[in-house]
Parts: sequence; structure tokens; C-alpha cells
Amino acid sequence: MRDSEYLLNLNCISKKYSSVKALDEIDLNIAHGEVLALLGENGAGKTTTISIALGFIRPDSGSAKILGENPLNLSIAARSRIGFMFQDQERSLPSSLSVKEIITQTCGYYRHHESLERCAEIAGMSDVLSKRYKELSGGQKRSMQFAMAICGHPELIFLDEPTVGIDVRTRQRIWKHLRELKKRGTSILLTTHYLEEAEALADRVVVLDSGRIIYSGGISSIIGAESPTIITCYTTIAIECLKSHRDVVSVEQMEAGVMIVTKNSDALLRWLFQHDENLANIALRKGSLADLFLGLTQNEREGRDGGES
Ligand SMILES: Nc1ncnc2c1ncn2[C@@H]1O[C@H](COP(=O)(O)OP(=O)(O)OP(=O)(O)O)[C@@H](O)[C@H]1O
Repeated sequence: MRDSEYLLNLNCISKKYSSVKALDEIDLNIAHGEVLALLGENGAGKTTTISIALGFIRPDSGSAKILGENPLNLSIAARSRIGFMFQDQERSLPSSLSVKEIITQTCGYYRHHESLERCAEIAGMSDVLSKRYKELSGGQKRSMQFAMAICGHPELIFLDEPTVGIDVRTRQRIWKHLRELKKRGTSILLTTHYLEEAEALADRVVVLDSGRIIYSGGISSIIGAESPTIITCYTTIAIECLKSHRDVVSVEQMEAGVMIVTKNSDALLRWLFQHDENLANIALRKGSLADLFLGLTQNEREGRDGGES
């Protein structure tokens, strides 16, 4: 695909805040109708990426194009094809206006928009339309910001941690709506700490770690065919030796023993018993996607540190 065919095209973008490298030469594209989840721990660079894509901040180097234009100099026509929901959006919202007034005002920026009632229904806000923004709970505020992001039928939507603090029912409703938008061909970039959110919605995930992309691809390729198992145990086998075992995804030293993430617990346990007669306090549990994600970032960091020494 040529760069001009992407709705968003970030090319070798770097950004530093004083001595902190927030982004380090990242490349990121979004195609028509694609849902991309940007994953990473706190401070990985997700919000900085979106801020650069939308032209809120200037990168130190690299080039960015959104809907074929420079984000720092975006035309009104292009703006009206974009929706977004930001983590610290709160500061820019008129807190004394009601939900109804804010959503109506936002709809006014777009030529084709949803009705107020439909926006409220999608975001689960029908009962609080007359409440002032400052009177809303944290979750209701996020829901309203979501309504603002989608109200204008944008072609490209940026959602920065859209469901943080939102109750389960509203989260399900938001996911359902995002799937419908995807079916209609809307492109979505969402950042999330929830792997299940990425799994539920995304065609592709990009994992950021300390400003670098350490994975880009389908979520099933991260997980693999089997979901991981966590073994905790006491062992006299050296950590380095455990790490080099082919069935080990990651190992962490605990206060009393080790925590091993593996995708083949049967084979690994047989090996542990064979090689350590002092093996004790064994406990097994099915790992979450988050455990696997931690393993991925840990392995990358170790690879990087090893490579630099
Ligand atoms: N305005 C700023 N001034 C100084 N440092 C900043 C600023 N904004 C971000 N940073 C730093 O840049 C790095 C990336 O931050 P960013 O907010 O992009 O991460 P994130 O992945 O969105 O994190 P989170 O999940 O916590 O929202 C962090 O180390 C952060 O402390």
C-alpha cells in the first residue's frame, strides 16, 4: 500500500520531553476501515503518538500525515472527518454547560451528525442529558466524551483509553457501537491498557515500550495458539537457565521463588522435576493476556539491555 492510501501515516517520528524519549523513531499507519489498538504500559508513549497524529504537539523529527494533510496545519474540511476522545480533554470542556448543550454544540461542528438522542443512547447518557458537565461522575464524563468523538460520523476516530472508569454495561455498549462503526468502514485508533478491549475490537495491535514499537501484528500472534500458564515455585535452577528454556516465555524472581510464564506447562514441569530435586511449593494458574504482555515487554527490555552492553 502506498503512504497516500493510509488515513494516518507516521513516519520515523521521535519526540523528547527534556531528557525523556517519549517516542523513538516510530512508524505507524492506519488503513481505511482498520481498527488499530495501541498498547503499552504507563508512559510508553501512546498519548504522545495520538497528540502528534492530531497536530496537538510537534514531533522533533519524522513526518506525519493525516487524511493526506500535515496535522499541524489541518484544514477545517479534514477536521470534520476526524473524531477524538482524549485523556485530559476535561480541561477544555465548559463545565457549567449541560450534557445536552455540549453534545449539541459538538454535533454542530459536523455536517452529517447523529441525533442528540442517538448519541445519548449509544453512550448511556439518556438519563443525564440535563446535568451540568461538572456534576457528572468520572465514568459519565468519559461516556460523554465518547459521544462527542463519534457524534459527527467521522471517518477516522482516535480514542485514548475510551473505557477507563466506565461501568461494564456501558463498556459493552461502546464496544458494540465501535464494531458497528468498523463494519461501516470507520478507521479507529484506540489506546488501551485492557488487552481484552484490543482482543474484542482490533484488527491489529501495536505494542509500545518506552517509546519504541516492540510488536505490530494480529493479537492472536501475540497470544499464540495456547493461552499462557503461570507456574510459581521454589527452585534451585538459575534464572538465566530458566529463561533460556524453549517453553519459557518469561521469568520473574519473587520473594520466595520464581514466577514463570509458559505456553507448555506439561513439558516444562516434567523438565523442572527432572532437573531440580529441591523443586517445591508449586502452584499453577491460567495466565491472563496481561501476563503475556508483561513477558513481551520484559523480553524486549532484556534484549535491548543485552544488546547495549
Ligand atoms: N508534557 C510532558 N512533559 C514532560 N514529559 C512528558 C509530557 N508528556 C508526556 N511525557 C513523558 O513522555 C513519556 C510518554 O508519555 P505518554 O503520556 O505518551 O505515555 P502513555 O503511554 O500515554 O502513558 P499512560 O498510559 O500513562 O497514559 C512518559 O515518560 C511521560 O512522563
